[in-house]
Amino acid sequence: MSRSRKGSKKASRKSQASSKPSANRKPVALTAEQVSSAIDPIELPDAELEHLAAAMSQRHANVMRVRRDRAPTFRLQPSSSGSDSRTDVPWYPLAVSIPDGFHASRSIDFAAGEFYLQDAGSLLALAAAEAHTGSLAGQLVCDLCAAPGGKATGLLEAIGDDGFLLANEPIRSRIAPLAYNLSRTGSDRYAISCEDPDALAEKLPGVFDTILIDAPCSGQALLSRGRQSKGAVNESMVATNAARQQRILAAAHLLLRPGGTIVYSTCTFAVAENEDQVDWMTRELGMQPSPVAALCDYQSSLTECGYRVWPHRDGCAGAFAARVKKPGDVDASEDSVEFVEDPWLLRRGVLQSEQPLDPACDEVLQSVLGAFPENSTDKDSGLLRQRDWIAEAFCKGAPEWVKQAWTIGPEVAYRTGQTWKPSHACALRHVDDEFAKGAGRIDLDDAQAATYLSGGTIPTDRRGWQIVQHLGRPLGWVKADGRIGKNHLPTHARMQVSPTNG
Ligand SMILES: C[S@@+](CC[C@H](N)C(=O)[O-])C[C@H]1O[C@@H](n2cnc3c(N)ncnc32)[C@H](O)[C@@H]1O
Repeated sequence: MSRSRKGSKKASRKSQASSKPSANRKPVALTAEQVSSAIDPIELPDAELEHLAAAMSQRHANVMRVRRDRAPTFRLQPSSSGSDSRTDVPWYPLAVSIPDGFHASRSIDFAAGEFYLQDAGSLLALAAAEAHTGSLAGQLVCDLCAAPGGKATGLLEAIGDDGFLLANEPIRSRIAPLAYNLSRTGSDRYAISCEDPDALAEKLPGVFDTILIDAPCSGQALLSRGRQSKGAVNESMVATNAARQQRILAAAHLLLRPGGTIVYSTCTFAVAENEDQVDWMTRELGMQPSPVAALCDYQSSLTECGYRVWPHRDGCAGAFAARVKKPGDVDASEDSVEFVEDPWLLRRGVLQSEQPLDPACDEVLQSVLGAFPENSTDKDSGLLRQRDWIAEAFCKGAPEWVKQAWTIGPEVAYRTGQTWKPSHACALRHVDDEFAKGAGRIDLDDAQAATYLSGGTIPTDRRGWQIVQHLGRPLGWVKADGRIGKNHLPTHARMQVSPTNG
């Protein structure tokens, strides 16, 4: 097995763990005075400051952000879980709270990608981007600080079948969980880059319609999860973060096309990292405030286009989000985007390294993706690539610029030893006219799905690579020999389904 694959497993395991409340970390408590100076110059009555200080050291349960394409029919399986799928996060209608007694992260629904688990505060940024309304459909979107992908997955769902997401994360060790989480959406309309924002802006100036900057910050809202120390409220920590945020925002401004939108968010309370950054964008970058009418109940007293949710008022860890626009006409530059139109470019082809596709890889791809046309010749400009024994393939209509900024794409196959196997991400990918046509599909009932998710085999008289699915939702691969299907679920995706869930 290649080194990169080992690395990705380790990192992906971490990402699963981080989506659950961190039970072994102790919350860090602040006094009302410390809180007051952290949020200065925002003034709150003394009694409210006490409440805020207490709520900042209290753990808030995650909520389930329901996958957008499934939201209209979302109902937890099995039906005994008791959820009526109501909206529980006032600022984000696609989220529901976890019903009592339901072990969300140990459910078949979770494995099937039905929802993403996150703090309700994280959803403020998606609300500011209006990711739940359909207004991002078809857009070119960049998530500039994307790992581990809590918001990027929401953006990917929001751009639909015609948009494209570049999820950028400069810290390489954080890329694997990001890739895993993006693949869980079933969409292939993304690429991942690993660039410093300045370097990315040099490669892709003026490209994006919308950019999310969920900035690295002092993380004061993470105190309750024990994921930040008291140092989070130190002035020097806040100042260092504010300076870095400004550099990222300046790069984002260059990446944005005229008329495009920046959504800026943090999980901290310090004004220097929040409202002051909005002020700086309007003064120094010429950005215009772009208020979000639906968030008026959460408007910051210091800026017309910035919003806050608070631990003591809103039952979450707390967050800030703001929306600004670049002056200009968004339609004016639309024609400058070139798209890859030939879907076969995405199935065949080579590779930045100019090496031909390994025939063994080709064979697996043909067996799981379907037959290729005999006369497919366009290998040189293809967007299918072998990288460190991993093959990736982009969707039809990926923008041409992807070739300049692409570090990781949607994975379709990988090699262990001398054998090529289809990737987990490839099983989860939406089925379209061309994709995953060659693979058979086996329907599993609840008990079989639980066995499969824990690593067990599946009885079947089929042969070859098969995608197993539960209620039509793909869970992963088995390789069948006419008697059983051997489990090919990656270790990091395995789980013991909780018996109390049904
Ligand atoms: C708050 S986290 C993003 C969380 C993510 N948006 C989500 O919802 O899961 C900030 C991310 O920014 C990354 N980062 C650190 N320095 C950065 C820089 N100079 N430019 C862009 N991103 C940076 C961090 O590695 C981290 O993954």
